[in-house]
Amino acid sequence: MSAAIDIQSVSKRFGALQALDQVSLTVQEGEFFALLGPNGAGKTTLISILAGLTRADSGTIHVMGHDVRGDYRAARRKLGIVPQELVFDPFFTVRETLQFQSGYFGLRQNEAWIDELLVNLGLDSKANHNMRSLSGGMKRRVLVAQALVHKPPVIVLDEPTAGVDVELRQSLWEFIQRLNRQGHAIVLTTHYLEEAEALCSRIALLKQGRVLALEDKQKLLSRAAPRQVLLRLAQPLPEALRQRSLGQQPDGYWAFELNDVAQLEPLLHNLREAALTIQDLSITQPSLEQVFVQMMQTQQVAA
Ligand SMILES: Nc1ncnc2c1ncn2[C@@H]1O[C@H](COP(=O)(O)OP(=O)(O)OP(=O)(O)O)[C@@H](O)[C@H]1O
Repeated sequence: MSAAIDIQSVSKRFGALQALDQVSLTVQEGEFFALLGPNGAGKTTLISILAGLTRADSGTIHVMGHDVRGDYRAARRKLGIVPQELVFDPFFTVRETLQFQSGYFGLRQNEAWIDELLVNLGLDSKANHNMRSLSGGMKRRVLVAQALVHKPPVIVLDEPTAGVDVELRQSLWEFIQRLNRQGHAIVLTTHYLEEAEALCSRIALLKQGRVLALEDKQKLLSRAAPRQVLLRLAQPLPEALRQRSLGQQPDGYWAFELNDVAQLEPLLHNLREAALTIQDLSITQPSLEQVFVQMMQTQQVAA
């Protein structure tokens, strides 16, 4: 079985700037993958090379086994890309835009799927409106529909929810998740890390054109920061337990590190021995945002 996307040792330089430096990563068929990194990390450059819009200086990219340079047309047919920038022809209606895009892929009888896209993306009432009359959020919906007209097995979304309202985000993610369940591989770049955390199963972190981490989401979350137990107590915490604590939060809760769930029982035992009453308890997971910030600061490069 060929990978959905296979990126091997891709480098790209713009003048003195090394935008991508030996980037390698593989996205499997049906996977929901996040490509994350701060501004200027190289995400859009990598997507442009994937789409055949920019040439890599070295390295190779295959989409469903097709080389994006040597076998461009076949690779492009397998790929649906939602670009970051809103580029469209202002004189076409929404439906015409989608019909035109279908024609580009040689699809003539595509009305049923176009209708389905219009309904699922909340565009049906705008089908006959000119593109120039749409709001920014509506234009972004059309970009998503445009990327999907040829039912590509691999879908790449470059910051699809930048500047769009909560309603579109939710309906967009429901639709994309449905496509993912049907077997489409999804690659998402976003600065909304909670979205990546909720949706993706594997994550690549890019910084200055290099892959800092490429890992299963859960592994990445647990590797970078341990969980914490937060306790609100009816009595003051005795000195011996204070020393084991990570400290008291502004809301009065005491925080304890929890590297392993087996550490919980001894902690509760010590609290009982000290005759302390627990008023409230919660266990916090490190968020992807905390992990992201931590990794960006430490600059580790994945092996
Ligand atoms: N055509 C170009 N000419 C010169 N420099 C470029 C060009 N395209 C991108 N760059 C530079 O390459 C680097 C990577 O840019 P890229 O847009 O790929 O980053 P990004 O990770 O997508 O950032 P963002 O999150 O801001 O979208 C940046 O420093 C950018 O200024």
